[in-house]
Amino acid sequence: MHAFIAGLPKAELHVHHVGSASPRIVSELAARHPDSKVPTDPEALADYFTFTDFAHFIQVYLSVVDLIRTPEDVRLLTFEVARDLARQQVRYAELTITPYSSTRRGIDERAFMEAIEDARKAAEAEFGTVLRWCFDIPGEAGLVSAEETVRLATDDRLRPEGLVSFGLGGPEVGVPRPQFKPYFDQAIAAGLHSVPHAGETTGPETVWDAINELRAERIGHGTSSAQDPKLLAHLAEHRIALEVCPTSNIATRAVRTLDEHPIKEFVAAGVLVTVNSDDPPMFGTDLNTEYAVAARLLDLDERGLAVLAKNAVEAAFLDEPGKARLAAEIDTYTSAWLAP
Ligand SMILES: O=C(O)c1cccc(C(=O)CC[C@H]2O[C@@H](n3cnc4c(=O)[nH]cnc43)[C@H](O)[C@@H]2O)c1
Ligand SMILES: [Zn+2]
Repeated sequence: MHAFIAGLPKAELHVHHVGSASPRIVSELAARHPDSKVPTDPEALADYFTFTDFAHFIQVYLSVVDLIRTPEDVRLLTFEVARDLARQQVRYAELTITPYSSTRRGIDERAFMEAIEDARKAAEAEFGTVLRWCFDIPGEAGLVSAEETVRLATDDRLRPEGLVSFGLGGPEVGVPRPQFKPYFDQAIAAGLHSVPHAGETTGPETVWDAINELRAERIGHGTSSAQDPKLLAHLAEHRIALEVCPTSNIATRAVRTLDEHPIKEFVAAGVLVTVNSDDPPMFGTDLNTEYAVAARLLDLDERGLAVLAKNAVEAAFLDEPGKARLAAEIDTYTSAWLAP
């Protein structure tokens, strides 16, 4: 099963830019900025990436954000993340980027956009992996961060070609979703898809807010949706996909154990479930591992895993010919694997 997953062509829809910095990338960035408190030795880093709760996770996350100080750091991170995705046969990835965190730390906004775009094009040429961006508001940083994020996402002189969606991340407790409605309205009017995190660390009412106020087309996590049968039915009926990240939910203590993860309930309710890695090195995982976890929790064989991979293609903000090509590649791979 592991070998099947390793070779399976995949799409990753919920993975954070900075949260994808592997020990290899962290070491390279830390060597450039030796005053950083982020450890570079992989064992110490694994310890550093052990979280007591969600707030602790965000604190550590921001210390890694502090390692990215120049456009060249941004380019290196983006290109190397693409390399790590390509090694897992990820053909298409929507990377969640928080431009506000970088521009407020002094990186020039135009140089930031050029760095991610340059890395995107180079990665597609070298690895064949197609990258697209989701710009997210770090909600806890307040409405100023929302204002700035939507400006960076919609100003024609800045907006990068690879940008497809608009998100909302960070802690949910004390950060009500409805206050971000005007910014999502503006992003949607500019042609971006709405993909807020919701129901990761708060209840199903946050997911309803994401749908009703922010017009979410997919939900980041949505874990607590399982507590509300009407919500599950709504998600299923409207094909609003959940971006499920099982290991992340354990690492941030949003869910107690993998066996208690509600992914099975989502599938039983007919919700379009996609499996994703969120902040893979920080959670000691990668997309292949998340597929293996899902296979165990959902009791999937190879055909079931191929369906999961095709769910991500269906939910992706990729054009129809691109979707058809990737879905066909998944089918061809699976048939060849199962052929006698
Ligand atoms: O950049 C700042 O200065 C800043 C100030 C206050 C608050 C924040 C944040 O809350 C940043 C949060 C950061 O976390 C990212 N992220 C990564 N994984 C997850 C997740 O599973 N759930 C929610 N957020 C996540 C998110 O993209 C933000 O960039 C920043
Ligand atoms: Zn996330």
